Parts: sequence; C-alpha cells; structure tokens
Amino acid sequence: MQFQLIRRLGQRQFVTKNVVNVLRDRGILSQVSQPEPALLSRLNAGEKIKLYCGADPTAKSLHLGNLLPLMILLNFYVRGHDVVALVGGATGRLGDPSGRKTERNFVAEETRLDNVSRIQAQLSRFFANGLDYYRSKNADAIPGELTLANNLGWWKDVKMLDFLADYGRFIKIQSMLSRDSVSARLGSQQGLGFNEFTYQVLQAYDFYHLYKNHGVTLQVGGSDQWGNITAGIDFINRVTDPNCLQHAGPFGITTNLLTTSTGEKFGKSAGNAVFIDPTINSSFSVYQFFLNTTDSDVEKLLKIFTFLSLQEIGALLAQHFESPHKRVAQRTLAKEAVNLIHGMGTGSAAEHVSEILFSDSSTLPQGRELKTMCERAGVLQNCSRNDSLIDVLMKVADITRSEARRRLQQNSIYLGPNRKNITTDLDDLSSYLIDDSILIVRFGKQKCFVLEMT
Ligand SMILES: Nc1ncnc2c1ncn2[C@@H]1O[C@H](COP(=O)(O)OP(=O)(O)OP(=O)(O)O)[C@@H](O)[C@H]1O
Ligand SMILES: N[C@@H](Cc1ccc(O)cc1)C(=O)O
Repeated sequence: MQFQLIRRLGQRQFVTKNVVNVLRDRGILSQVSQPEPALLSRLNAGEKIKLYCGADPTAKSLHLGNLLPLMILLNFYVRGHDVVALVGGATGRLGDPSGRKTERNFVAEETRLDNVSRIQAQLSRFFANGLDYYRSKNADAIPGELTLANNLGWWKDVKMLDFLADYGRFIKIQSMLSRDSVSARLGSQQGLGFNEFTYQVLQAYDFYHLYKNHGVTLQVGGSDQWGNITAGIDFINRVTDPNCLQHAGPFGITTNLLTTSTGEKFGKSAGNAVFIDPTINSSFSVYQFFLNTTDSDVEKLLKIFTFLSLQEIGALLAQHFESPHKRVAQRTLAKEAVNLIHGMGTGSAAEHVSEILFSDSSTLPQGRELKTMCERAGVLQNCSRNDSLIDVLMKVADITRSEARRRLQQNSIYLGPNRKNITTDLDDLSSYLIDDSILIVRFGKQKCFVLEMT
C-alpha cells in the first residue's frame, strides 16, 4: 500500500510553542537547513506543517537509535502537526551507504517484505503509545495526522528511461560525488557500487514526491542522513517552479546520533542495538538498558526519551545527585521510556519485576506468582531441563560457548534466589529451581534472566 492514513482529526488551525525551539532546548537537534528563519517563522505563526522521516527494512525491528528522528516526528505530531512515517521498501533494495565503511549485506525479498510489514506495525504502535504517553501529561493534546508510507508505492511505477529523461539534468554529478557517504567510500578497497551511489537520488526523489503530492515540507533523519536530506532539498529547488517554492520550504533537520558511552553509534551495524519489538527485547530488558545509563548520560536521555518538562528534569537531577547510588534519575528514565515505547503501564510492570529481582531473596514471590509477573513484563524465557548451565547461558545471553565458559571462570554467574556464585558447568540445575521450574540466572550485578525449565 502506497499511503495509509492512520488518523484524521479534521483540518484545524492551531497554535503551539515552536517545536524546533522545544527540541533545541532538549538537545535533540543537530543541524537545521537554511533558511532556518523561514521555518521558524512558519512555526511561530502557528502554521501546521507536514514532515517525514524514513527507515529502510534492513532488520525485523526498529531500534532505540532509530527512535531519535522519530522522537522529532512524535514531538511535532502530539502538538498538532502532520507526520509521514516512511518505510523504504524501494530504497531498502539498494542499501544506503551513509555512515558505512562497507556495503550492506543482501537481504532476500521475502525477508525484506516481512521487515516492511513489521516496521510499519512498529511505527503505528510507536505513535499510538507515544501519544498516550504525551496525553498522560497533557490530557487535552490534539495530535496531527499520521500517515504510513512505503516508497515502493511510487518507485514501482517509475521507468528508468522516463526518470533519466525527465530529471537526469537536474541531478548534478559533482554534488553527488561530494557527499560524505560517497567520497568516504571512493578511496576504499571495496569501492562503491552504482546501487549505493544512486541511493541519494532515490531518497531525494522521495522528498520531492512527498513535497509535490502530499505537502511535506520538512525531512528529518539522524545526522548521518544530512547528505541525503540536502540532496532532496537541492532536487526540489531545481525541479520546482520558483514561484511555487516561496513559503513552502523545503527544509531538513537532523538529530544527534545516539552513541554508547565510548562514542560508538547505537545501531544494527555496530551490533549493540536495543530493538523496540517487545518479542525481541522485552519491556524488562529495555527498562534494564535505561536503568544502566551512566550519571553523565542520564540528563541527555531524559530530555530525549521522556516528555518530562525541563523543570521536572532539573528537579529530578538535583534529587538524584544528592544520593546518586539510589539511581532515582535512571529509575525514572527507565519507567518513562518504557511507557513511551511499549505503552502506558509497561514501565511500572518492568519496574516492579526489576525491584523484586534485584532486591534480597526474602521478597521474592513463589513460583506461580513470580512466573505470572515475569510473563507480564516479557521477561520469562524457556529452556529445556536437559540443558547444561553452559547451554542455558548461551541461549539466554546469545553468547558463544567459549564466552559462556569465560563468564563462569570470571566468577560472574550467580544462580537461584540465593545468588550462589557458580564457576564451572553444571548438568543438573534442579537444586537451584524455584517451585521445581523457575531458574534465576544473574550475570554480575546488572543482568538478570528468569527461565522456565520445561
Ligand atoms: N544511533 C542513532 N542515533 C540517531 N539516529 C539514528 C541512529 N541509528 C539510526 N538512526 C537514524 O534512524 C533512521 C533509520 O536508520 P536505518 O534503520 O536505515 O539505519 P541504521 O539503523 O542506522 O542502520 P545501521 O545501524 O545498520 O547503520 C535514519 O534517520 C538514521 O540516521
Ligand atoms: N536512508 C534512510 C532511510 C530512508 C529511506 C527513504 C527515504 O525517503 C528517507 C529515509 C536510512 O537509511 O536511514
């Protein structure tokens, strides 16, 4: 389906605080295209705008890094602006070279189509959950319109000869060569395929298509998308009659990249992604991810992943730094972010499980209650009674046999409610089970897994 309208609440003229300023104050913005004053004055005048952001179907699920540009869309959406969330059914076939040192692995068609429908479902859930979360703090919020799009909808009908004849002369090779995504790869040993070289043209045309046919005037992406976004702005400016351009943009905005404490981008390629699909990363594991945020990152993440006001964040941080070991800021961040991502109530459920699993064993509920609670927070995993401890460790933490052995030798594995430190493989785990079925496995102090042995 090319375009799917999710919510239509009628045309309204509305006034809300300039969203670009809100986002800048929260430290989410990296670059804004020029002329920025033209965008700001439209927003200051309370004009409704329509903006879009895309993600390619290169994995089963979006991850926390992808949510940064989507948080920009969400911030606009909940304040009444219209947003288009695009899945790159067409662009996903080429592979975006932006920010990459090597070509992406080929994704089979069946997998790609499956990824498209999963990501569309995640996008629609993200905006629904995000709106509920915003409304929990601003009950009278009236959102804009959410549209889900797939660029295969228009690309499947474009013929190469027509495209080159109609648009080829507006696309300048010098500009294409000068983009970071291209120039960085030209000198590499592997080189750059024509598919990756032309990727920017497809994304530029997408922006033009959405601008011309659907009134989209702003494109948003992570900072690695700056080249593709400005390619779209150039394309629209060259192809469109200047008289039709004047007050309509086009504009581009990028977000700072979400990085690890060592500065590495969070994402699939770096292998450190936390996925938003609850069947891949449960509410509990998303909660744990945010709970483990360092003191130096917590303010930044509170501003990005919550709708707490800057005043509330300031007060929370003041309270936190009075006794940092209580991790009040991290606990609030984790609960709020899980509510935002997985839906209202899931944050408290994950908090409850976390408090019980990480407190002392006397407060641990018995088997059935523990099982139900863990199931609700998506924590419970299954393992076979025939598995040895090393098999179990490999499955729950997705690590190799030698890594599991290394963890045991490093004294970092603890079993059962009493947290017995185990240093060698065990074939029989029955003496560590709660109610003869539930096994709690801890990796050091920070990671805890709950398994049902069947
Ligand atoms: N860590 C991150 N921080 C901010 N934005 C990100 C991050 N990771 C991805 N994005 C943004 O999410 C959008 C979709 O990204 P996409 O799924 O195509 O690639 P990706 O997740 O970056 O892939 P990979 O990790 O394999 O490079 C883009 O706008 C991209 O810039
Ligand atoms: N190039 C973007 C995804 C995208 C695809 C098509 C677009 O029109 C916009 C964005 C990325 O890889 O992150």
